[in-house]
Amino acid sequence: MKRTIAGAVLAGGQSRRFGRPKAFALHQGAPFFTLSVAALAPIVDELYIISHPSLVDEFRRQTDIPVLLDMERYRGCGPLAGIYTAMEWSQSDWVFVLPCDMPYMRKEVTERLAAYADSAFDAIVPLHGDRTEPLVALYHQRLGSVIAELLDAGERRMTALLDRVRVRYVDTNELAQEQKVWRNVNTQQEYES
Ligand SMILES: Nc1nc2c(ncn2[C@@H]2O[C@H](COP(=O)(O)OP(=O)(O)OP(=O)(O)O)[C@@H](O)[C@H]2O)c(=O)[nH]1
Ligand SMILES: [Mg+2]
Repeated sequence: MKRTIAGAVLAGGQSRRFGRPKAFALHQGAPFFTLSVAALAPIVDELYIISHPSLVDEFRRQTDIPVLLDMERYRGCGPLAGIYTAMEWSQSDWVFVLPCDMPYMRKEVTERLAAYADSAFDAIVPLHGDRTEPLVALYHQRLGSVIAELLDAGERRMTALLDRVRVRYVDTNELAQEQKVWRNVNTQQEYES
């Protein structure tokens, strides 16, 4: 049976370092979140934006893609909370997450990563050298309960999840020629450069 994938664009952060909501910052005229959407939409079976109540009205003005809110219990708890929300909502086998602040990410890269989805693993995660990219990754639906346990214990680090589950690491050289696709924007200075 063919595996199914839910795409989840994580956009529920506070953009504290950036100073205004990153999801709506423009890159060559396109809002950041639309670039993540474009990199995921062609390769997934369903797609959601996972955000925060303060951003919902602006998303609804800018897109028809469904916007899910992190459940109150885990609101503000970071990307793990967003992944959990997508798992709660969707029936798909996998959740493929992307952050809303990687304007160079492309469909060719997500497509290659998705090809590694193998249910003998719980997570499919890019690796360059000793650095992982846990926010450009696939997580199996079965991890919902593990993530809830971590969040209930006050644990927010993606690495805490990766340490506990079976991860298939994929060398980024297998995924993209240019390292630029992994660039993410946290500050105004990074945005301007
Ligand atoms: N759904 C959801 N997404 C989140 C949450 N926290 C962060 N994210 C998203 O995860 C991605 C990476 O987070 P960061 O780069 O730290 O972004 P941020 O938290 O908005 O920015 P800072 O406030 O400067 O840390 C971004 O796409 C965020 O929107 C959360 O609690 N829920
Ligand atoms: Mg943050």
